[in-house]
Amino acid sequence: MAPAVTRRANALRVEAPDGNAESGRASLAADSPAAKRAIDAKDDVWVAAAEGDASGASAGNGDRPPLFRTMKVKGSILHPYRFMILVRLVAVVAFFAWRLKHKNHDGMWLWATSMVADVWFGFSWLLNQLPKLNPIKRVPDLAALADQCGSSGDANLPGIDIFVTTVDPVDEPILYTVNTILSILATDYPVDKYACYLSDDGGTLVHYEAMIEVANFAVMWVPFCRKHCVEPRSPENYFGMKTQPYVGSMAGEFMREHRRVRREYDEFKVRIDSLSTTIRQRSDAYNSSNKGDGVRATWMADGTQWPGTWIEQVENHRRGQHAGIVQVILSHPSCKPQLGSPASTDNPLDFSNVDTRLPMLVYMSREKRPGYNHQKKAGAMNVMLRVSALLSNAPFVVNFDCDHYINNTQALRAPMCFMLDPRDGQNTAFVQFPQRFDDVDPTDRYANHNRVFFDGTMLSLNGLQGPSYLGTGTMFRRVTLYGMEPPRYRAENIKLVGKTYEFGSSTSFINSMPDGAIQERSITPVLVDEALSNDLATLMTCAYEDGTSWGRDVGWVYNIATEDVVTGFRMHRQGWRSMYCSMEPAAFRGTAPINLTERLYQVLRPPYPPSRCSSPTATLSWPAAVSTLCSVSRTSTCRPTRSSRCSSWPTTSSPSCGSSPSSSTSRGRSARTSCTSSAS
Ligand SMILES: O=c1ccn([C@@H]2O[C@H](COP(=O)(O)OP(=O)(O)O[C@H]3O[C@H](CO)[C@@H](O)[C@H](O)[C@H]3O)[C@@H](O)[C@H]2O)c(=O)[nH]1
Ligand SMILES: [Mn+2]
Repeated sequence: MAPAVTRRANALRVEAPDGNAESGRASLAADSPAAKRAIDAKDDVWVAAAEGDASGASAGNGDRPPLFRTMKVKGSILHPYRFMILVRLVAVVAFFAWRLKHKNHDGMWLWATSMVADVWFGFSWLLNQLPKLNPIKRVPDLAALADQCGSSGDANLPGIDIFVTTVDPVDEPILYTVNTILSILATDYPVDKYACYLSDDGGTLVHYEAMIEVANFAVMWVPFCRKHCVEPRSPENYFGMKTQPYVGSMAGEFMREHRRVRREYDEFKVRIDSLSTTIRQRSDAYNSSNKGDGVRATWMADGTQWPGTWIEQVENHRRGQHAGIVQVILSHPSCKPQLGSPASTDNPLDFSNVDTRLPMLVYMSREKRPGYNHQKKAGAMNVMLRVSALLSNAPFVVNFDCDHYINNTQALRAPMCFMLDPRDGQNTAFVQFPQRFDDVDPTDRYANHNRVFFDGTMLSLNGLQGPSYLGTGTMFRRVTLYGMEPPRYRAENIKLVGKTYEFGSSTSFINSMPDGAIQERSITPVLVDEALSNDLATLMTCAYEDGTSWGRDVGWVYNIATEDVVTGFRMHRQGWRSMYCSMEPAAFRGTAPINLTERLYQVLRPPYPPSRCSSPTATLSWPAAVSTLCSVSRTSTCRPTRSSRCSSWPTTSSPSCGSSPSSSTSRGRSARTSCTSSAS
């Protein structure tokens, strides 16, 4: 696996975003007049819309300033476009009239069939045009958000739970996942105001031990990023940039510290690369010393058997059949800054003026049992929603896939401009970012950039009720995921009595719901004792959702290939609105499929991976399918496959990470709770 990981690491390197990282970085501040001018000059399409454009300005909040600016397309561009729509509409209607007048009496059934097809195309064309009559762009005002937080600085920002999903350390290379997590741990948001959860649907020890390595490396990486304003904070992408312009204020120390951190990162990568070998060797040693009573178990560094999937899979320890696991790898930090230590002879890094606290980090893997439909990502997200409710219960939830990382450190602040806006904030269910990708070939032959969709259709929908939920790079208001409707989302209005049939039998979870609705509430640390471990175990069982509304009216929607779009539709149907948030540099970036097989696999979505399904019945995922199919028809060559979906289960072996991250951080204890849940 090691060479494979290194190969993928090379694929992960990117150039500085948009060629000019420095100007991008300047615009990042978004509050500097120069940055605004730069954006406006580039944007000769958009002009400021009249104030009060966002409907629903609520009385009583009028004294708070708006937190975003609304832009509309310049009249000189929009009016001719609207006129063109009208001309086409007239042409379409005239065409139908002509068709009706000129029936083909020799082949009526043919005529009728083609008529039905034409009507359908005409109707879908019309549906597509209507939102385009008034595209709207909303620009978050980070300076206004900072002002609103007042003298207390960031203290008034609400809590966020960040959910990352992964399944397989080979199909979804573990190096992407660790970089994603590092970019989250180092992002610019108050460290005691957010928590990061990794859901591992494979239940592998490699992922868990990789998270321990991440926590260890973050002790150096996070303060380094904070001190030198490093951007982006995914180390692979940062060190992979051709130029790394310095924007911090300590250029003198930077070169020395940069060299050291880079060396540590290279060593970190080697450890990640060799995790599977290390785990295998350790397990072989334990097994041959007969510690496992003849069972060929997979062993953790502390000499206990891993409750998840084993290298040599056996009953109760195989993919699709194992206990639920929750491990709090970094516990919630204190609310006071903790400065690091000054440079010394063995430590050239001077963190004496830098806050070294790290946010909460949780590894989890839900219970899997044969006979249950685990509902892929949607199922994993719903379990994370419940587990996080007992551990941090932040009023906002951010979701992205393990191959997307935070590219702009303001990415968590920007959606708050929409969520906390005095005009329509309280009715906003989610804020969607466009998906941007690294590694796309210059001709974009597989339509990965999907510009028409991300920079056209979504901005058009933004002028109506809001964009669709696109599965990654999204911030939610937690209560909307509980199926609450906008008028009664306030804590005091949530009626919980007799809700067991909707939310399941856990009273701890149901009792957590009113708190999860209070956006002023910050995260409070919890003690993971036996009672809490039992509660968590219950929430992760396969049987928990039986007979409840999960997957239908509560949480992510089940039994559909594009659970994301449908979950967003459900919220819109309830009356919530959504907002589209596009920023420069891109808030999140992901890794795009770079060959035809992977791209088709993504957009056609067979219900089973190709390795397990000989004749997949494809389910079309809109809208990428159409643009890809148009685009791939121009394709003649493919680059080599980056990830093999047909690869066998990774051979795991043993890690050298005996030391818990807490031993190297000053802030203490790593609470480790293994919740071994029983089968239904
Ligand atoms: O059993 C599963 C299967 C998938 N995933 C995770 O779900 C995410 C998306 O799955 P993937 O197979 O990579 O789908 P993509 O086509 O790459 O994802 C796009 O399309 C999905 C469905 O529309 C959305 O959910 C995603 O967010 C969006 O990026 C990944 O992080 C996976 O690790 C799980 O957690 N458990
Ligand atoms: Mn993916």
